[in-house]
Amino acid sequence: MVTVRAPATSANLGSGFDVFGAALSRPADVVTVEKAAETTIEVTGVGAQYIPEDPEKNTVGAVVEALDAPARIHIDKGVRPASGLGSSAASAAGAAVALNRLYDRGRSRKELVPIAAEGEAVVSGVAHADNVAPSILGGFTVTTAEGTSSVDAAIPLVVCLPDVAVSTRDARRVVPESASMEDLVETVGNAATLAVGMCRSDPALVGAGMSDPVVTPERARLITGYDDVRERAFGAGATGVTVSGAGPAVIAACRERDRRDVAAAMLDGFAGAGIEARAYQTRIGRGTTFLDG
Ligand SMILES: Nc1ncnc2c1ncn2[C@@H]1O[C@H](COP(=O)(O)OP(=O)(O)OP(=O)(O)O)[C@@H](O)[C@H]1O
Ligand SMILES: N[C@@H](CCO)C(=O)O
Repeated sequence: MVTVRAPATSANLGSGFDVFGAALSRPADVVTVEKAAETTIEVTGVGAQYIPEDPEKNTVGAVVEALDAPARIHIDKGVRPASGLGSSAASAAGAAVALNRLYDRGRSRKELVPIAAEGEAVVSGVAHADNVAPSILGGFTVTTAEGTSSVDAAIPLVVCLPDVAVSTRDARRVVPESASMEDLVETVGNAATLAVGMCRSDPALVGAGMSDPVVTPERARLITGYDDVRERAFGAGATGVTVSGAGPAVIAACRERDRRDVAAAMLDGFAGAGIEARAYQTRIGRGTTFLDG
């Protein structure tokens, strides 16, 4: 039996649509796998009632297929589904790392990224790897068609998750099909600033690079209260605020000393819109870890 802890992640970070990702120190899924003749999946924890246990429909089923590793799988969800916190990816990432060890498949962490991404295709129609990469590797990740680069970064974060669901599939429908040259230049500048900030563990630079003029404004419209949450977070000291993944979670970068105030301000913003929310005071963290030595 193998048990792993697979972290939540935040994709895009504003300027890095479908490219940037970050592992969060909390929350996380716990995935346990045991060899079996046929694959069965049991799901418990946050939002378990919305998650299919049929291997054809659960993200871990595609990982079992890719590694040819049938197993009895238990997923204890700490990451709520349809959150923008890489819920479906955390399970797939955890399953990939755990099954690789259980069956001694010998794949490196980087080789497991495209395998886990197959699970994302099951739920969103696209095998995007920007959530599974940080959940497997940890840190800040840059994923392109050529592979993933990662760097550890010490950046305090707040993610505020409103009590509403937005599916990635729906949120991809509002993404514009094209962008102007002006928007392209602004996005490249922001993305480069953010990447330098990650390499220097500098919350001011990371925050300055977290905005995007193309995708985020469209997605923000799907999140009631977003503008107020953003404004209040900046008022409490956030250095940058954007939609986490496909939403509805909102993510803020900040300095350690401001993290508690930023979390309270974001909760107030959603409360003002009549929406209950939960705030996680978190940071960029490690990738999937083994819990059983
Ligand atoms: N193991 C799993 N964990 C969570 N959701 C799963 C899993 N397997 C299948 N799903 C389905 O995936 C959907 C949630 O995935 P979706 O990509 O929309 O949200 P997310 O992973 O929280 O968001 P994001 O990718 O924006 O961070 C739900 O419909 C859920 O039933
Ligand atoms: N990059 C993907 C991540 C979804 O979690 C998107 O924004 O649609």
